[in-house]
Amino acid sequence: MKVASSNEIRLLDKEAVEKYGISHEILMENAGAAVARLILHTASEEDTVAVIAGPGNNGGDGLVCARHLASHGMDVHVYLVADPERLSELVKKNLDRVALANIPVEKVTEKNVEELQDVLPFYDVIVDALFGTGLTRPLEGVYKEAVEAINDSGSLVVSVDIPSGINSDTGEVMGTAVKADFTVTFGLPKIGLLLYPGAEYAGEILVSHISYPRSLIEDDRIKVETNDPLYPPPRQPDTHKGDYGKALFIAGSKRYYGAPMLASRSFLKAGGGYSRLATVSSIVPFLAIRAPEVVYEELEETSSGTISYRNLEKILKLTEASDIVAIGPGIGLDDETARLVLELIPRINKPLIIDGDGLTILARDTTILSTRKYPTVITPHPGEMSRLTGKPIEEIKKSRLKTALEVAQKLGSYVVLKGAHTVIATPEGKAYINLTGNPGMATAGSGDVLVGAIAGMYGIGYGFEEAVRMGVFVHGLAGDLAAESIGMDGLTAVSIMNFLPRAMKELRENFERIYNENSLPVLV
Ligand SMILES: NC(=O)C1=CN([C@@H]2O[C@H](COP(=O)(O)OP(=O)(O)OC[C@H]3O[C@@H](n4cnc5c(N)ncnc54)[C@H](OP(=O)(O)O)[C@@H]3O)[C@@H](O)[C@H]2O)[C@H](O)CC1
Ligand SMILES: [K+]
Repeated sequence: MKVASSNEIRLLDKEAVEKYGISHEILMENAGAAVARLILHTASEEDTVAVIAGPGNNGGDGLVCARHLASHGMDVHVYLVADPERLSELVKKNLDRVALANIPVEKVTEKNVEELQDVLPFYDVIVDALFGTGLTRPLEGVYKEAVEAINDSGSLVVSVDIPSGINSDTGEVMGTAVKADFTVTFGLPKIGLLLYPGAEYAGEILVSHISYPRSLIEDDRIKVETNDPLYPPPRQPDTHKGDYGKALFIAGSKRYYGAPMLASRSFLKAGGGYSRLATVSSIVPFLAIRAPEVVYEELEETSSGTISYRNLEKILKLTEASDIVAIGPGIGLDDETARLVLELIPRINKPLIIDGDGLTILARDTTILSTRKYPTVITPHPGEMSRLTGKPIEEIKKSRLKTALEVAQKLGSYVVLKGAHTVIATPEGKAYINLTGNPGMATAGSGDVLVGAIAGMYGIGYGFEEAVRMGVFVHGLAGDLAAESIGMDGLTAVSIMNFLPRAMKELRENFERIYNENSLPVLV
C-alpha cells in the first residue's frame, strides 16, 4: 500500500476535488463516518463519547463523527478547542449540524481547559480530532493541555487521521502527542504513522480510502509503500542445489566467527541452495562443526587473524562461480583487509551485499560503488549509516526515510536502513517501510542473519530488488514467529535463523494470512 506525506495527501485531496469532482464535503463526511464505524464496531452503543475537535478539517472530521454516533443513539459530547468564528465554512457547517442535532458542544479555552482532566475520564471513548496533517508546529497552551487530558483519561482513544501532535511526515512528537488505541487514517496511511515514535502513538492503524478513486490510491507519484510480501517463486521438483542460487560469503576473522556462520547458514535456512564461506583458515574447523552444510574456502590470514590481501585473486575466482556475493560480516577493520575489501567491491561482477565492517570500510571511499555494473545493497544500522554519511546518529534516527533515499540515490545502491521499522530505499528513489519484526530482534548477529536472508531470497529466484525487500520481510517474520514461540527476551540471532524455514513455509502455505497480518488493514 502506498504511504503518503502530508504534501502528497494534500495533492491527492486537491485532485480528488478538482479532477474527480469529489467535494471536500464528501471526503469529510466519509472520513467522519469511517471513524464512527470503527467506534460502532469496537465500542457498545451504551458507551459515552467525547469528541475533542480542533480548529481545522481534522476537527471537521470529528464533528461529522459525532453526528454519526449520535444518530446511532450514542451519548456524544463535543469539546471544541477552537474559535468558532475562525472555522472554515465547511467545518462551521458541520458544527451547525451538530448543534441542530442537539449534540452538546462545549467551547474549550485557556479558562476551562483544565476541566477536561476532570470530565474526560467519565467518557468510555474519546475521539482525538484536534490536529491531523495540518500540524505545523509543536503543540502549546490549550492544545497541549487538551492532549495531556486525553492521555490521562484512561478512556479508549481513537485518533482521526493521525494522533494529534505527531508529525505526519517524520513520526516525531511535536511537543506532546495523543497516545491512541486506534488511528483511522484517510485516503492513504501517512509516513508519520509508520515511523517511530509515531508508529507507537498511533495504536492499531486502519485505513479508510474515503472514496478516493483507485488511480489516486495507486498513484506512481507516491514513492513510498509498505513492504508488502510478494509470493515466492515456485521450487521446481527436479532440482539440484545449484538451482537455488550459489552464494559466496566473504566474511569472518579469528575474532568474529559467529557473523560468518550466521550469514552463510541463514542463506540455506531461507531456501538458498549452495552456500560457500570464504574465511580465515584458523576458524574453519570450528565453523564446520556448527555449520556442516556450508562449504568452506580457506583463506590466508594477516597477523591479526583477518583475511589477507594475498587472497584477492582467489576470491575473485570464487565470485565467478557464484550468483550472489556478500562481503563484510565479522571481517574486521585491519588495514590490509580493508584494502582488500576496497579492491574487491568494484571488481566483483555479481550482485553484492555489503554489511557490517564492510560498510565501515566502504565509508572510507564510497565512490568505488559508482563503477559497479551489478546491483549492490548496503545494510547499515544507524551507526554504520552515520559513518557512511557523516551525519550524527540522532539526525539519522529522526530522518530515516529521507536519509535512506538520499544515500540510495547518491551511491546508486539499494539501502536497507535497519531499525524499527526497517526502511528499504532504491536507487530509483522508491522506498518501502517494512512492517514485520519486533524489538526482540535488536540482538547481536541479527544483521548477519538478514544478510543470509536477502541472499537466500535472490537464490530462490526473486529479482534483486524483490530479494532485498523479501529478505527484510522474512527476516522480520522469522523474528515474529520466534518471539511468538519463545518470547522476546531470549530471542537470539540463532533463534531468528532457525525460524527462517518456518517463515518461508508460512509464506508459501498461508500467504494470504501472512499478507493480511503484516499490512495495514482497510476499514470497511
Ligand atoms: N486527506 C484527505 O483526503 C482528507 C483530510 N481531511 C482532514 O483534514 C485534515 C487536515 O486538515 P487541515 O485543516 O489542513 O489541518 P488540521 O486540521 O490538521 O490543523 C488545523 C489547523 O491548525 C493550525 N495548527 C497547526 N499546528 C498547530 C499548533 N501546533 N497549534 C495550534 N494550531 C496549529 C493550522 O493553521 P495555522 O493557520 O494556525 O497554521 C492548521 O491548518 C486531515 O488530517 C484530515 O483529518 C478531510 O477532512 C477528509 C479528507
Ligand atoms: K487527530
